[in-house]
Amino acid sequence: MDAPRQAPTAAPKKVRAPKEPQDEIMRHTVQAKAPGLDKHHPPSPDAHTVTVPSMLTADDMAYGGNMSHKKRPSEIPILDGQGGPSLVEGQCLGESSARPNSPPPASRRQRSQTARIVPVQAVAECDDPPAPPPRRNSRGSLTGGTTSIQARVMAAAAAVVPPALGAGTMQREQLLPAAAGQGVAMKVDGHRATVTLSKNGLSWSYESTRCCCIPSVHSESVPFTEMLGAEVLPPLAGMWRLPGTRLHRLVVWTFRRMVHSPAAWQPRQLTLECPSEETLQDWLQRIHAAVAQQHRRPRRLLVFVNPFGGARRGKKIWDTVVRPVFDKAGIKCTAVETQHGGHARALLTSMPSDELAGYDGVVAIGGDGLFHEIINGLMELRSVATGTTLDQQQWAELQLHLEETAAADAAAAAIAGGPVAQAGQAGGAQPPAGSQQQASGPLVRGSSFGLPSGPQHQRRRGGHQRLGSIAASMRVGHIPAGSTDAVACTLNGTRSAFTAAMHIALGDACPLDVLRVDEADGRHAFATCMLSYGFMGDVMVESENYRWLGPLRYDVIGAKMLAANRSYRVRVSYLPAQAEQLEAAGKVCTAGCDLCRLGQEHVRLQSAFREVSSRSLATRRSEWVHVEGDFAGIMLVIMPCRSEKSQQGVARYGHRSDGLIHLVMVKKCSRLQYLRFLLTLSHTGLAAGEHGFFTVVPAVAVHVEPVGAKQSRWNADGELLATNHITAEVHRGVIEVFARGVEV
Ligand SMILES: Nc1ncnc2c1ncn2[C@@H]1O[C@H](COP(=O)(O)OP(=O)(O)OP(=O)(O)O)[C@@H](O)[C@H]1O
Repeated sequence: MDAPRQAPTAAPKKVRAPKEPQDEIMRHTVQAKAPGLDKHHPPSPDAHTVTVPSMLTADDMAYGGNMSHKKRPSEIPILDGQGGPSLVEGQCLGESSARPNSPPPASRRQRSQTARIVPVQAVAECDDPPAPPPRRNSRGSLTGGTTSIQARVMAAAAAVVPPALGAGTMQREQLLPAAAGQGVAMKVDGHRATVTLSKNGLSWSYESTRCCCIPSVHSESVPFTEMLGAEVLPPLAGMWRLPGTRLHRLVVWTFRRMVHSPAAWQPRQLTLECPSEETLQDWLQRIHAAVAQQHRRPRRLLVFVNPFGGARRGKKIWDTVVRPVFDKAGIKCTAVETQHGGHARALLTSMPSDELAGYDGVVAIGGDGLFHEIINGLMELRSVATGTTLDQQQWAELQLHLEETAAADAAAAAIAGGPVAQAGQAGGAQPPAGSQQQASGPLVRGSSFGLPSGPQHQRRRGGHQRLGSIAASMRVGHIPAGSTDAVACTLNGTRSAFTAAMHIALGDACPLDVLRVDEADGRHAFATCMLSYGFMGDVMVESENYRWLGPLRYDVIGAKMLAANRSYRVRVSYLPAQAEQLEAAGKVCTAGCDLCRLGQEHVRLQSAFREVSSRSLATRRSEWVHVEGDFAGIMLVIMPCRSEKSQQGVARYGHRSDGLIHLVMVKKCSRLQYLRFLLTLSHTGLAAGEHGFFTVVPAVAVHVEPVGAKQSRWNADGELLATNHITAEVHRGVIEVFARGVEV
């Protein structure tokens, strides 16, 4: 088959420099001189400072905000006007009207982290053979057009020293043209380049010249794992493009990492231009096939949108950011606009098992409250099936046991002449003398608390087994559209809705710890961020009356509560973490965190949810530590809880899945001391240990009983609990979320 007459770009003799801002080239050249010294890839995770950029900007408008969906409000899969909880099928990929827009102009700051520069010296030494004419392979693709730039690239690629990028490094390495073989001359985002489609993805190299004298070769790559999808577009028409000289276009939907905040991704519409439509169609098929092989990507999602969360941008974020991303990834969605608090939870728990089984995951577009609702709905289904909550009898036994051991501890301390564990000795991670003896008391020996074997649970279990295991296999995603968005900040390191949507569409998965809270009145709740009593509870109670202030309400009411300087008398009992659980103490949780990967073992195992309980409450009943006193605040922190207000996290060394509760006890103190505590929490985060008037203890279970008439309220992930007398126990990695941790 003859090569088409118009294929002049296949073997350019002279490569024109891409039009880039000069300072951009300078920056990258400097970067190339010191490979591995990129400050965004520090060698040790201990040195990491995880910051949460405030990002909910125009960049969040995925792939251009003027998507055609905006013009079709009738298709937005939101509730019907009747107010009933109808589920409406979302319109998804394949809609003929979903045409891509022209690529947004790359801003000066937007550079992919995969871009590499090879100093000119490495390039200049290679031989530059005369370029043979391009020819076609059996599939009709243009090949063999070894250009001068390609020869340079081949030699130069070997000289590239890759930075330590973690798990993705090898994959990107294999994408370099030198490793992948022959490339095809194309235009990539308007730059002439040699492009290769290897088994791992796309890679390309192009030459640029700075000030007419310092040429350098750039290499970039996009692995299939980072592609949403692709589409071939007809050539751009126009009187300056004569028929036959027009270039066909292949658009690849992906993202780029920002150099200064790699966790916050930006939409990227990669455009490859080439005169041969066959080549592009062939590549399109190969990209589709490779993307389809990513088996962890979701195919159907149930999406809840809270229209009143945060600045009331939930619906807009769904329309302009999330839906375009899901469309490009070919994900079918059922979107529900919540009508009232508790709506999402009620829908989940009342859904027939066959319907729930049709989804690969549930997504919350809202604040932490909506995410909390979804977790509670799923965990309720699981706990009913397994009976992993304390029933009334078990609660009574635990209560009796704790009262007896606390009294014995106090008596033993009095005999030994030591101080009784009161507020002020709150930090002792070691059980006080005497607690071991109490372990063998007859009442304790017969106790069954923590063992989910009650007849009530047995009865319930039969009918709910299937629902429980479906709920256990459900992944949960959070698209930030609330006031605090600590979940998204902790999981993704950013409040960018686009980034969160990409993590979901790419099928990222990591385990998350869940705190099970049993209340004295027989209710149960689940939390993933933080449970707080005292100051934070009071702020929550008050700020609900000031919702009209938006996110500002927390600051205003926080100042009011600081001035009030309240304290509450409580009895805290806790099971301290065991030595082997503290191995990773002092390590910041980031993407690829080893400790959290261990938590992965528990994910999807419905039995894991049950086992944890019996392991800690029932088998370690001799190890409870008791503290009683006046406290300004008690906090049970489960994950790092990063947010714009606490960029290092409330628990600096907390993890997504370490199986620990970071129990924070702040004694009654002066306003100034409490302000100091809040500043520590906000600036550096809290670390385990005694800190004068406050203590942080790693624990696995905590029991708190208010003593006295004056009481605060428990705030569980921003929602108020009905009762103040609680037992909380952490379940390691029992929920899987659409995330990979904070990329640094
Ligand atoms: N349509 C609705 N009307 C009123 N309340 C709702 C509605 N949908 C959900 N809710 C409830 O609103 C509460 C707060 O929602 P959400 O957490 O999404 O926003 P936020 O409180 O502003 O953000 P954050 O929790 O991050 O501070 C949740 O308890 C949720 O159950």
